[in-house]
Amino acid sequence: MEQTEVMKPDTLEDLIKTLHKLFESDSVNVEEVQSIMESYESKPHEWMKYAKFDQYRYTRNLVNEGNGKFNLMILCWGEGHGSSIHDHTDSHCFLKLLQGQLKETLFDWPDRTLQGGMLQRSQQVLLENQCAYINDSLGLHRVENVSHTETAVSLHLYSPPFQTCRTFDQRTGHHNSVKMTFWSKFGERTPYVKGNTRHLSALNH
Ligand SMILES: N[C@@H](CS(=O)O)C(=O)O
Ligand SMILES: [Fe+2]
Repeated sequence: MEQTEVMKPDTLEDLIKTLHKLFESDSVNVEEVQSIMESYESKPHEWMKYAKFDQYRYTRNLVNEGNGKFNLMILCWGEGHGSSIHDHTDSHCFLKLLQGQLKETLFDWPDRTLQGGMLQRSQQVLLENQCAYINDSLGLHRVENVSHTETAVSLHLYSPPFQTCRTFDQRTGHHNSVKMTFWSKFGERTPYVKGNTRHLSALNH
C-alpha cells in the first residue's frame, strides 16, 4: 500500500489538515494516524476554546467533522469523572491525551457464561501526548480520570462518525443503547435538548 509522507504537525490546525489528507482514502492506516496524533505536542492555547467542563460528568466538544469521514472532538474530564464500559459502534477510535492523565481499562465482550462480572483484561495509564487506539474487535473499555486534584483533556478521533453506542453493566454484561451528545460544537455551547436522560458518563465508580 502506498505510504504518504507525513510530517509532524506543529499546531492543532496542522494536525487537522493532515488528518483530512489521511482520511481522503477509503482505507485507514491505523499506525499512521496514531503516530501523527501522538507527534502533535499539545499546546493548551490552541485547544482552549473547545475545552469546556461540566461539574458532574465529562463533556464531549466537537472540533471538526472531517469531511464526513471522521469526527474529531475534545473531551474534558473533571476530577473523578469517567465513562461506563462501552463499545465504539464498529468505528476506529483514537484517543490522545492533551492534558493530565487518564486510566483506560479494557474488557472482553461479555459472553453467556458470565460469572463474577465482565472480565477486565488490562489497564493502562495514558500520559500527556500519548495516543491509544481501540475498536470493537479489540474489546470494550472504560476511561477514567482517577485524579482527585487534576483535570484531564483528551482528543478523540472516530471514523466513521457515530452518534450512538452501547454501555455495559459490569456485573451482568447487559447492555443499553445510548445517544451521544455534544456539550459544544466548534467552540459554541450546544443548546439544551430535552429528553437526554441516559448518559455514557458515570460518576465516581
Ligand atoms: N468513547 C467515549 C469516550 S471514552 O471513554 O473513550 C466517548 O466518545 O464519549
Ligand atoms: Fe471510548
